[in-house]
Amino acid sequence: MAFVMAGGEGSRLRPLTADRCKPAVPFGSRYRIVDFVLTNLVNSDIRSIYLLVQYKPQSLIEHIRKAWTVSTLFSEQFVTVVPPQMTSERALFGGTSDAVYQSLNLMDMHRPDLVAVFGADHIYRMDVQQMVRFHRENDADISVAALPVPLEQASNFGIIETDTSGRITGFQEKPEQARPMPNDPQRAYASMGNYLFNADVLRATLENAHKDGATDFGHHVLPRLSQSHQVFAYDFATNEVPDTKPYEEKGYWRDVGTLDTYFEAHRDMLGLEPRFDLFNPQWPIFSSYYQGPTSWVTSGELDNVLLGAANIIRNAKIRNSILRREVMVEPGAQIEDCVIMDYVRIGRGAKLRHVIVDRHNVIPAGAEIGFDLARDREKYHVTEGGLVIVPLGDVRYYSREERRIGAGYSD
Ligand SMILES: Nc1ncnc2c1ncn2[C@@H]1O[C@H](COP(=O)(O)OP(=O)(O)O[C@H]2O[C@H](CO)[C@@H](O)[C@H](O)[C@H]2O)[C@@H](O)[C@H]1O
Repeated sequence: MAFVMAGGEGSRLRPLTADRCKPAVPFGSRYRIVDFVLTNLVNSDIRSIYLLVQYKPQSLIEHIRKAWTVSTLFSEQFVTVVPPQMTSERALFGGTSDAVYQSLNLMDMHRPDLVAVFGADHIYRMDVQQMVRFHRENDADISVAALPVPLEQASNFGIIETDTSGRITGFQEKPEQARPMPNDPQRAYASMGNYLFNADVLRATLENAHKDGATDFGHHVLPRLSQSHQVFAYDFATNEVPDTKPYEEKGYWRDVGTLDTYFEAHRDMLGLEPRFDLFNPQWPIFSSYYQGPTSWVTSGELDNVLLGAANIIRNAKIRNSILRREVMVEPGAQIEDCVIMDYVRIGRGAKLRHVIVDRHNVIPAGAEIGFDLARDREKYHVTEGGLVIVPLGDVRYYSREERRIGAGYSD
């Protein structure tokens, strides 16, 4: 069974996380960030999944209901959202290990020998059974999935030191000065925030942690465990997902922690030979079952564009961009290097460059966004990298009827 920790606030993704938690943030042409970890678990035959939520969970709950409701025929196959149980005297989850502590009773029903405790914030493919095999072969108590990261980014991660057998001898959460890997002075070995625990070790560890007031895996639990238990680093670079293309980045994994890295990860899906190719029938990425029609392009120029469903594009120019579903682009609009989320209408002649438009927005005719950042800053959020974010709009601005009327193609 698995606990997926999906309560993250994702404060550096604001305003995309102003109304939803990070795992619920839309990603790519039809996914939410959480779909990647859930897909990895389900494709790896780990299908009893509890999703632990905390910060602004409603959008995530709706998504799980629509996308991850599994047939009642298979009672051991489920994705269930678990709110804080308030079994401890703390009102809500204090941190990641406290979140799992509060749900330990769920293990009693399943009696697993091994429990996956995974984060929900990352874009990647992973065959978790290969990590399970590694864990068993090493007779580990705990395994931590790990990969090298550039030294200058190491302060964002839990940094691992191992001996030659892969056993973790030191763990420091987000150190200011991380030690590089012994054979690579430019990189440090980072935890991916995905753990396998022997069930009895997980229970005893979290009960002890709770007594001591420890609430977080990275800050409190793992540094101690690496001194007292057999904790192994599972090298993610060895993980093989079937049908990965030769042009894809080997071991692709992104912590889409900031708006700029989130946007970069979208670029990784574009092009003829994308770094991360979403088309892999051997490892389908699951998301909501949307029953609308396919997209409709009346005319215009499209170059390197990923289109979700039910978009209507009328005589517009779109380059290097991703449009999710039910987007309407009116004549004369120009869109370059953008992510346009669901239920957005781009008015006549509007020009957008290097912009993320969150759901339910109407961009007025003739608007220009992404060309004069000083002016954009007055209305929108602009990142250090010059990316403009148009925050979540109001669903009432743009009703279903209006969308249909706007679809008339007389012009
Ligand atoms: N109270 C709560 N209840 C439920 N879920 C919660 C939660 N608080 C956070 N989460 C979720 O837990 C996961 C870990 O999030 P954190 O913010 O605790 O750690 P961070 O991602 O910074 O580092 C972690 O992940 C990086 C890899 O990105 C590792 O290097 C590092 O050691 C590790 O601590 C995320 O999926 C998040 O959504």
